[in-house]
Amino acid sequence: MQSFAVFCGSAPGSAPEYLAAARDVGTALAQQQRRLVYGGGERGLMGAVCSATLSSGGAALGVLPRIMVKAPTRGPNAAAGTGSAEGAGPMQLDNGTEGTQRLTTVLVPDMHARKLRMANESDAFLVLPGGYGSFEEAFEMITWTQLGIQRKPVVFLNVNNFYDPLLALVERGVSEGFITSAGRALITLVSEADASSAGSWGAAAILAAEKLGPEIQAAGSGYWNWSASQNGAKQPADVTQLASAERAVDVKDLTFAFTQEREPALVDCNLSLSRGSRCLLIGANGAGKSTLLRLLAGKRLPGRDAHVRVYGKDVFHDAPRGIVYLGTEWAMNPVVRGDIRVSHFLDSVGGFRHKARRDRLLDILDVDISWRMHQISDGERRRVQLTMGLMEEWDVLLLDEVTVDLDVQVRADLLKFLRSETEERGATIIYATHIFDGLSSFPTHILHMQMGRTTSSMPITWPPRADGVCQDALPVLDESGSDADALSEGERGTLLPTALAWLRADRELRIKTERESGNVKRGAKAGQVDTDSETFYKKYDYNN
Ligand SMILES: Nc1ncnc2c1ncn2[C@@H]1O[C@H](COP(=O)(O)OP(=O)(O)OP(=O)(O)O)[C@@H](O)[C@H]1O
Repeated sequence: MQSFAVFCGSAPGSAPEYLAAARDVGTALAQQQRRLVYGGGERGLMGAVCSATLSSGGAALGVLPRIMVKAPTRGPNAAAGTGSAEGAGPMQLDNGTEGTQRLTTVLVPDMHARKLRMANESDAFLVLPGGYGSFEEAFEMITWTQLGIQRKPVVFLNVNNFYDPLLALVERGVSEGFITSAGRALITLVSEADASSAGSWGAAAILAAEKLGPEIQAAGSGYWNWSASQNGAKQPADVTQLASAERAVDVKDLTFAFTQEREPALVDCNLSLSRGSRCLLIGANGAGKSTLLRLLAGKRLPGRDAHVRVYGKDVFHDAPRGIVYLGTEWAMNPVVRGDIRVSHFLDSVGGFRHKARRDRLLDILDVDISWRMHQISDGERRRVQLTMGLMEEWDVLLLDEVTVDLDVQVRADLLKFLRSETEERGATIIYATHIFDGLSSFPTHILHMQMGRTTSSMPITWPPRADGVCQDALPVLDESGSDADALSEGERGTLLPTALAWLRADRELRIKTERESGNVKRGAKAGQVDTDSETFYKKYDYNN
């Protein structure tokens, strides 16, 4: 288990043991190189867990409803929030200091989005003492596991025997026939005795979660299959949505060939993203990025068994709404280059229905609605395309190199807008590009595509996690300073050197593979390749 959500009070509690246990948990997570996922606040037990994780060198993800954010006075997120004593302040949102570089705080629209995000980002839930909010979060997670929406353990830390009454209530539920024994087995309590034998509350809780987790997995998939209707019976729409919302994008072992004669353009590709992710696809020309995006957009049809889901829905047979694909080919369409006013174009995609967003995008993309499409530059045409494409609220945005011809200011403003869409609405972005300038702080994940394959089963969290988890697929660090495909210490966590190292390794691999198969396809092929004119003149040039 790599990631642990901690639910706890935003008050410190009346006894010192509560704060001490919270620090214990934060420290143990860092020491055992597990990531903390928490409610994002800086007060009470919540703040104590996070501070302990960060000061012990660990990494944390805070998930905070926007309304709870106390407007920071400095740093890149100054004025990000509306202000509340409950939520995060400058410490959480200011990425300028050493510890906070290992803390990512995401802002979500509401409490439901917070719970969903915390659940999606975690393998298990640890519950410290707290109030109604902590009880509610813990019980919702237990309910989701009981119903089969997820299969993850919940561990209560019985500090000062705080949870004795709750355990008694659960046992009462069992004895009165409201909770099954299988349901009772979904939770566990760690006691003071467990804490002292494991060395700390945190160590005991991690141990308990790792013992209970596999048992819950082995016990089966819960009451219902939430992502598919069973025996033709339809699930209630809201419930299906909840379960499928766990993964915004889910591609498993996808193989795709354009024609039977050609080698597949995609082989065993995997991509799994939760709501609110911003994932960059990185790979050489021809690596398969556009093909993957087009399949996700439902523009190409793979084999029947292909698993390509957006919000749990098969993109080919049960097309979900809310997917927007923006690719370079749009600008090639003769209609788009004809004598048409931009205002007509915007009206044709319902600009009048989305006035607020339309006006915001017109400002960001600096578009003049009286432009005529045949009299504007490529970059200006691209801005019109983006204004049109982004106008209606989307859930998943697939961008294929459409920002290349934007000037740097418009590109920077657009990236800021896209980022806010993911943070405020939980929208998800997959973005294939070769231009990494100014992009380092944009993605939450990066995925390397190499000769039609994804090189890791999950996208890599970006910036790379300080604890090294999930980083196997990153280019290696070069200790000697001599390896061209490796990264120097200073380049770790920077996008361009990472991409460059990957692309160099890709080219080497391709050349090696071609050589081994005796079929070198690209490059000059010295001594082997004559052009048509060379062949002609060799034959007829009597000076030779
Ligand atoms: N319409 C097509 N018919 C046949 N093969 C195709 C077609 N489109 C792409 N391919 C092949 O599929 C492979 C992947 O192409 P794709 O366009 O997905 O690459 P990419 O990673 O997006 O590249 P780039 O960075 O150049 O945009 C390439 O080998 C390409 O030759």
